[in-house]
Amino acid sequence: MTVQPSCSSRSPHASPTRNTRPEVREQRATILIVDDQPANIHALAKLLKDDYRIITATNATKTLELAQRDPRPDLILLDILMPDQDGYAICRELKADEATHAIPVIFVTALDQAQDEAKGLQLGAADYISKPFNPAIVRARVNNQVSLKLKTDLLEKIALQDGLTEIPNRRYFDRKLTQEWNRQSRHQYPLSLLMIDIDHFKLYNDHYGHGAGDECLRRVAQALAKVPARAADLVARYGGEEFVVLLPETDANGACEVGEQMRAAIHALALPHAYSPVADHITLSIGASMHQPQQPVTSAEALKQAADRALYQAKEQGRDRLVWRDIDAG
Ligand SMILES: Nc1nc2c(ncn2[C@@H]2O[C@H](COP(=O)(O)OP(=O)(O)OP(=O)(O)O)[C@@H](O)[C@H]2O)c(=O)[nH]1
Repeated sequence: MTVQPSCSSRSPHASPTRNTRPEVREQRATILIVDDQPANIHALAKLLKDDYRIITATNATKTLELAQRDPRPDLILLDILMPDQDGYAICRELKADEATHAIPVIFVTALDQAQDEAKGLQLGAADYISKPFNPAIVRARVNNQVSLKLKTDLLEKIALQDGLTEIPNRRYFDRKLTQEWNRQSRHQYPLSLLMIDIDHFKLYNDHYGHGAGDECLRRVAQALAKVPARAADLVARYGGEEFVVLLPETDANGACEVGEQMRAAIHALALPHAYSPVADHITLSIGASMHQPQQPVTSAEALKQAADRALYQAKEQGRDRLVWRDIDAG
């Protein structure tokens, strides 16, 4: 069944931040110092505050909360002997959580036996510093770990961004789709997906040349990426002249509204396509679908397939349009 939900507004979670992207932050690196003794925190903070942004925690709960909150720390200096939950247990939790496992941890502790250090490193800590510490050595070790972390972030950003259009690539999209699928299953909210294809792009390439085709892809990508309003929305290049949009906490009406805004944005760009049988400028076909909490749990793959089938129908029905399709339409 093909239905066309009306385009009314989305549920009210609007955020001023635009379009989730693989990001490397420009400002100073952040270090989270964890110790139950404020005097110890103070000593480390004094040592590092000129070069880094410092945040602090004195217990496990606060540590995990700060580690998961954006902007996430680039390094955690972690005491081991603490009253509620020791540093080893905190490190284990950090390393088990997808959101925090990449944050390097340095244990800074009074425990100075070889087996204590071995245990910390086996848990995934990047380094181990025994107290009393030498300030110059602490600075150097912190600096080494932060440099490594920033380089890793940069490589990750390159690996997850499309080189031509500078928006997230398919690998990043697939990762986010899995994350959002798991999150919506836990929190029971609708998850919508748009598959977008530029109409008659082969004819564009054939007549204007591949360089002009590349420029067209860049301009379309940048215009699409500007449309969604919420931080969790994601516009990615799926491959070739195909784009994909992931809209968490967005129902059918909201998804159609975003899709129509995207079609309107590309119409407004008015990129000439004299050889298109559809219009004298570049147009889009869009397939849309949604999974909602009341539906029997299917799979993220089924959501993608439904949007893809809807896109196929949009092409069949004459292009330059959005077609909605239910996820379980089969
Ligand atoms: N310039 C450029 N062209 C690309 C790129 N990736 C894919 N293409 C071209 O996109 C075109 C896609 O053609 P088709 O899949 O036949 O689709 P279409 O011509 O848009 O036709 P419909 O989708 O049916 O409207 C091919 O000519 C590809 O070479 C790219 O990175 N740069």
